[in-house]
Amino acid sequence: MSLLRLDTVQKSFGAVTVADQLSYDVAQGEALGVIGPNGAGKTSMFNLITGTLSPNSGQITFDGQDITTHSSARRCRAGVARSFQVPQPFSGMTVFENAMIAATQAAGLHGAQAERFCLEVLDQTELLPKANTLAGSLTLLERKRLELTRALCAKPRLLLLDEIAGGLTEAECSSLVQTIKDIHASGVTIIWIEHVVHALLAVVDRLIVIDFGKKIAEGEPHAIMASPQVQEIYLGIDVDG
Ligand SMILES: Nc1ncnc2c1ncn2[C@@H]1O[C@H](COP(=O)(O)OP(=O)(O)OP(=O)(O)O)[C@@H](O)[C@H]1O
Repeated sequence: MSLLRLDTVQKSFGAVTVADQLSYDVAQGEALGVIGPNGAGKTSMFNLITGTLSPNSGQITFDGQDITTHSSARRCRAGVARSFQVPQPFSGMTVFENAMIAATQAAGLHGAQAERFCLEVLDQTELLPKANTLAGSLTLLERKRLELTRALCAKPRLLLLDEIAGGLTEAECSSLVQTIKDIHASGVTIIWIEHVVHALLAVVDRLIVIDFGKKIAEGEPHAIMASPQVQEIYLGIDVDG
């Protein structure tokens, strides 16, 4: 069953088209990877799904409901959560306080129930030992883990990850990939935009490629990466050269 459907979604900023008749489905429980060159419109696609951007035309359906005109808050309450490419924690608050804001404001939990839930999520994201640390003093990996924590504290059914593996060492990247695999195994549907392709391929079931807002390829991840079209457009390799 399809959890999310984009149907001929179109969005332009003046002459720049960030979504060009974009259509695809994400099945319940699937992990979908998204790749494409810088500026292809990948983050804009997340903004369209979360509702911080409105499409010029087309339709977005979540769990069978047309959410195209729903507010971001309403989509969040329905179960759509995201991490940001540049982590955006409340730096002057602790890790636990950051988690509590998501659990209370996005998931609608209160008091002891919210606290218990945050501790469970922090355990899952391996940030429990840092619960009382100020978010502003975390390492890059910990800040990425806090992005995951805040998104998970919203109790998402659909988790959107925006380049969460960028800038990490190999060892850090592997440990984050394991956490994302565990989140996926717990039943959360994932769409993951990522330039660190080997991290992506360790998790996703299917890959789509976006260029100039258009879906140019879709399918089994290794087959997509090996296709001449993707090598040429995404990796800049001249297949005739
Ligand atoms: N609010 C906006 N107003 C005008 N132009 C915008 C706006 N948001 C994005 N753009 C432009 O749309 C294009 C696509 O941007 P977007 O961030 O979606 O790409 P991306 O594929 O996520 O890129 P990257 O891989 O570098 O993160 C870029 O040229 C960007 O400058």
